[in-house]
Amino acid sequence: MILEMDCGNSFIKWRVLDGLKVVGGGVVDSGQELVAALLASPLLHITSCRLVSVRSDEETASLITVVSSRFSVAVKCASPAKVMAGVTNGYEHFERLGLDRWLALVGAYELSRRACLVLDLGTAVTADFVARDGQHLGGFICPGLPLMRNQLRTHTRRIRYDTLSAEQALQRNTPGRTTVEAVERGCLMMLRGFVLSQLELAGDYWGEDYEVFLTGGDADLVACAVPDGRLVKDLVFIGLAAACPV
Ligand SMILES: Nc1ncnc2c1ncn2[C@@H]1O[C@H](COP(=O)(O)OP(=O)(O)O)[C@@H](O)[C@H]1O
Ligand SMILES: CC(C)(COP(=O)(O)O)[C@@H](O)C(=O)NCCC(=O)O
Ligand SMILES: [K+]
Repeated sequence: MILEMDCGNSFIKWRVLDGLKVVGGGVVDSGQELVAALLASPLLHITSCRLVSVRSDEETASLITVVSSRFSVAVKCASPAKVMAGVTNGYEHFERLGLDRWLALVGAYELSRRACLVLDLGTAVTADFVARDGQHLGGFICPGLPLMRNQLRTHTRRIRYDTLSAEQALQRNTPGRTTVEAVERGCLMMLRGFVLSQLELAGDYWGEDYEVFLTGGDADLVACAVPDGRLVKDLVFIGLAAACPV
């Protein structure tokens, strides 16, 4: 069984594949928590491992050590590439494009083989444009929902609320009548506005002839703004399989 990990700035997403079948998975804060989750699932027998990380080299190395020593497996790590699986990296310095963005757009192009717009909503929100011939045109980065709300909380005196009321506030999108509603709904509208701007730009490039992919922990929150979008939570893992075949 293959253990796959996507180490973002906030969370580690993981899953276990038995052949093509997903037999386990979850979202954890740390390598220790991942090891604990795996040990608590005796039916999962890890024989190899691959990962992508946007964390520092030190953090990534220590995660690799934790996993490889606990399960005695070699860990393959995705690395930057100029060209992969028919996609050409569009950054001036290809190695500086976030690896999660790179793998998500490689995964999207593999699924569609058409022009695509890839939106990844996590700690940061990213948009990437890939033309029909596989040329990556570049993209955009802005703060994601957790960063937006934390900036308001830490740089104002009177915006304070708890996580539970934040979740409840997002159940409707009428103008907020409490601070938590006003902030949560306001930040969500910023995200949806960002998404709509990306759709407009994609339309300018490609008319209707493109596909939109949504991924990342907060993708569900903007899915209603993209009726024809494909919500593919494991997009990075699809690219990871191309980057690190076993
Ligand atoms: N099961 C979950 N655990 C943690 N966060 C989640 C979960 N489901 C959705 N989220 C949302 O996902 C966001 C983080 O997205 P993610 O793509 O994991 O970020 P990153 O890749 O930057 O670590 C959080 O803001 C949170 O709102
Ligand atoms: C843009 C990101 C911070 C997104 O990270 P995430 O929200 O997935 O944790 C990450 O892809 C990154 O560090 N990129 C390097 C800078 C760049 O892509 O230009
Ligand atoms: K992201």
